[in-house]
Amino acid sequence: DDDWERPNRPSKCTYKLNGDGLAPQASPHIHRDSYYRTGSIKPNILYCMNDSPLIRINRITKNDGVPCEILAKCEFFNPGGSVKDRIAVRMVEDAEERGLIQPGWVLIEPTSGNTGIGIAITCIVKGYRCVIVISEKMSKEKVDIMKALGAEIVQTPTSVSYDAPSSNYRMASKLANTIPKSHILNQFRNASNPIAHYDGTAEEILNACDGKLNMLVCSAGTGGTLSGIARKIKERLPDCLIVGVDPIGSILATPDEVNETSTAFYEIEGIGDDFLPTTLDRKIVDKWYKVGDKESFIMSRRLAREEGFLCGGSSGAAMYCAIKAAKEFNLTANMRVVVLLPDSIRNYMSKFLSDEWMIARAFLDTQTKSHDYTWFIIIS
Ligand SMILES: N[C@@H](CCSC[C@H](N)C(=O)O)C(=O)O
Repeated sequence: DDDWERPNRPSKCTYKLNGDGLAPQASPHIHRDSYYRTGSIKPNILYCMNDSPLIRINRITKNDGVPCEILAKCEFFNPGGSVKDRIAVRMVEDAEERGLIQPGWVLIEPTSGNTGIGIAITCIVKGYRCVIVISEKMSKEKVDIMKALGAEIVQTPTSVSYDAPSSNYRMASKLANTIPKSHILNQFRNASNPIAHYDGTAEEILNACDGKLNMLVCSAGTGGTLSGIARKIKERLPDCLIVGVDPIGSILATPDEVNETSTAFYEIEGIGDDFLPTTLDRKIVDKWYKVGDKESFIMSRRLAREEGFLCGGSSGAAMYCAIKAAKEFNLTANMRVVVLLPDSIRNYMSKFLSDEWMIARAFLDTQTKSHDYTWFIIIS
């Protein structure tokens, strides 16, 4: 953990992290009003990294017999295709304000891709060089997008623990210690990550819901999205249930016993981990659900087929758990759930969108290939 603290460059961060969670103080610059103004000409692409739509789920709730309203916070509408755009711009601007970086410097980040895409876009607009350290597990689509954005890519092996010398976290540290004028934003420890959601995403949800919200369902990777949104919601609506989503194979959920198959390989990208990031406040979650690859990818495909949503595997995981939680907590017709859908299907064209990829992993059988429906229409 301490590997992140570079003695020659002490942090000027004024936000304090509480070991297992965020300290209560909010950002000193809570509202960048111009970022949140709608209907205006945007000075650059960074001003579009917010204000995602909240869209009602219609067919999946009906088909699965869920009486309550489920609203999806559709983060795949962000310019980089994910919720991570929000933290990318916030971490960079907070670091600039603290005098930690200035244009021309090199920003290095260990990432499963989406934060990297957001940082690469931010680097273009602001004039930084971008070096991304990413595990080979992650999709070629994400790597190609970051290359298109001018990022330099360092790939690390898939099956190594976070503290192994060849992990992307350690590799990022090594690079930072050799590249002059470089800085790791470090989404896993950076308070600007959850605070971006405390100030932004949570406000958007609460404004749209006008005080009516019974349950929030959100997956965790760094935990910044879940912790930042949940903290603001609990302050305003203390009775709102917070549901966390963690893949089978990860260790983020509580109680620890639910992580019995910890550190097994899972295919879902961008959520879960084999260590507890400082940006995750596990205690703010009322109930965690563990979720597997197959049900997540099948639900992602259903989101496309039944709702017209083109989103990624972690969105399927969150939606699957939202349906499960709505049933288990007996949410009735007058109740409301918000589920956060983190990223776009664009990242996974060669993965769960491909029937061959799904069949090879036994996530799909040949009887239920996605194109069968088309053939059925042609034949009949
Ligand atoms: N280890 C996880 C990802 C951790 S969260 C990182 C974040 N989503 C990003 O975009 O960098 C995994 O296995 O995907």
